Amino acid sequence: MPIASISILRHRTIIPTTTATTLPTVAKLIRQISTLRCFSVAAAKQQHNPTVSRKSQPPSKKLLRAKQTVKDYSSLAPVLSPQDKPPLSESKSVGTVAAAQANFMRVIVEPPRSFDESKVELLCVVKAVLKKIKRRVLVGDKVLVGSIDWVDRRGMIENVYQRSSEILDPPVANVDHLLVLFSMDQPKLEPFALTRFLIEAESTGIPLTLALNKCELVDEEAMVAWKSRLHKWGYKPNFCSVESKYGLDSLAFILRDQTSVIVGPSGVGKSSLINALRNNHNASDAVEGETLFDPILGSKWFEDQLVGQVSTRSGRGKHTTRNVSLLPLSAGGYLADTPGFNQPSLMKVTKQSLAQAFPEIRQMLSDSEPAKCSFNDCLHLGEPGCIVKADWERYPYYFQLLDEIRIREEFQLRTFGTKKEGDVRYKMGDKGVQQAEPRLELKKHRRVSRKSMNQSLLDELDELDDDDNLPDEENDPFLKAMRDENQ
Ligand SMILES: Nc1nc2c(ncn2[C@@H]2O[C@H](COP(=O)(O)OP(=O)(O)OP(=O)(O)O)[C@@H](O)[C@H]2O)c(=O)[nH]1
Ligand SMILES: [Zn+2]
Repeated sequence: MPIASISILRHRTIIPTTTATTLPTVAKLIRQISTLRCFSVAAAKQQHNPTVSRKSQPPSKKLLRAKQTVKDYSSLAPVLSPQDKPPLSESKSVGTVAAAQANFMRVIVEPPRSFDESKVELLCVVKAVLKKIKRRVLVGDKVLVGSIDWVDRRGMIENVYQRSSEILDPPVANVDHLLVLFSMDQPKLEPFALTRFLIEAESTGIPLTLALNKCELVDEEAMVAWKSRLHKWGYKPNFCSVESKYGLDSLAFILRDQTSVIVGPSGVGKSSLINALRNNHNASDAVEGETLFDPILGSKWFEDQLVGQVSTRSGRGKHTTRNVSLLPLSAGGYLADTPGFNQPSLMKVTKQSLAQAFPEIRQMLSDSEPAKCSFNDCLHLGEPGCIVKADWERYPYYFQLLDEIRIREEFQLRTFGTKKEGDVRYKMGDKGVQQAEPRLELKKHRRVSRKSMNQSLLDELDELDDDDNLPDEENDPFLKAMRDENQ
């Protein structure tokens, strides 16, 4: 299963893009990323929130109980395969997680057949058993919802379907497509910045579309010139203008029936485009006035995105602390905005994988006979026998990025002892669901005393122990409220 990652820095840190990238800059970058990732894990741990502590129990008993718990639970909730069609009663349905807020998930589900309605929004909690077996539910996940109260619009996520893909930042599951958006002007289209975004997007392995907004600000000649330039890079740009509505129908057509994430620098018009596509009733398949789903009264998460609110004081985009949401488009499909940022980190791109992220190099390699360089692991630096020649526009960019990645890898190797350290690792979870998790501790700090190791083990078991002794309803304020209401 392809698991991909776009690492997006939520900072406006500008890494020098010349070969003079300095080590302190790389160190700072790595520190920031580690902090961000550690922070998210800390936040996830907090959600666990056991209500009663049972520290007085002897450890051996706890260990036994915890073992049983894990064993029972993994068999209790096997991941659903895409073909699975669990029997659906009136109180069960299948849907897509569209937004996550604290412990609640907003899920858009198919209503029962007796309802003559479009899809319905439900406010859901995640069943405690899924938390226990550490199966994270992400925005974009296809989920089985049970205990549905169709009147109060509530339900409980009982299980998750296997993911086709997963990106880490923003954390979204089942992303089918990336929309890389730049503007022709304001801010001006800059080839190296565009290359960085394209490389980051290419490195996920998820198909991408390149769109160039604000095309009403430039003349025909500039568009023709960029079109032919990008064609040589291996891309077919979609010119558009939210202002004049040019090109919006074809974008709506490309985006329909898939889940896309929009990426691009601050100010290019991502939020404006999302709003336009969501309200674009001229789009081929959209019906005038059609509701996309039946929202819960007072729900605000799917409302129009804020436009153009970049703080002049801090220079930061307005999305720095916002939760990711999948916004339904009027012509079908979902689109997730990403926080305003200017500099993809390229943290997941390695020296070896960089070449594959350039369509020009992919083309040269596939044209060759046999379909590879004369050297194994060739970095295509112009050695005799290397089939990657220097006669293409972005070759200097390839060099420049390779150098940046080399410096980062060497730094990581020196500091942490391994290239991947401080990064993200993938764990094969229950029934083949791969889960990404940040490495919390760096190797050199890993030697913890036996005493503290035992303590942390006990703390973990305590967590299991605690909610093990409590029925799910007791743990969930939401379910408690549901139960109280029914009494
Ligand atoms: N001239 C022109 N301006 C546009 C167009 N589309 C968006 N804008 C303007 O560009 C500015 C930035 O738009 P946003 O939609 O906030 O850009 P963004 O990419 O979401 O920015 P961040 O959230 O910071 O990442 C706003 O003032 C928009 O009105 C367009 O097609 N033409
Ligand atoms: Zn080569």
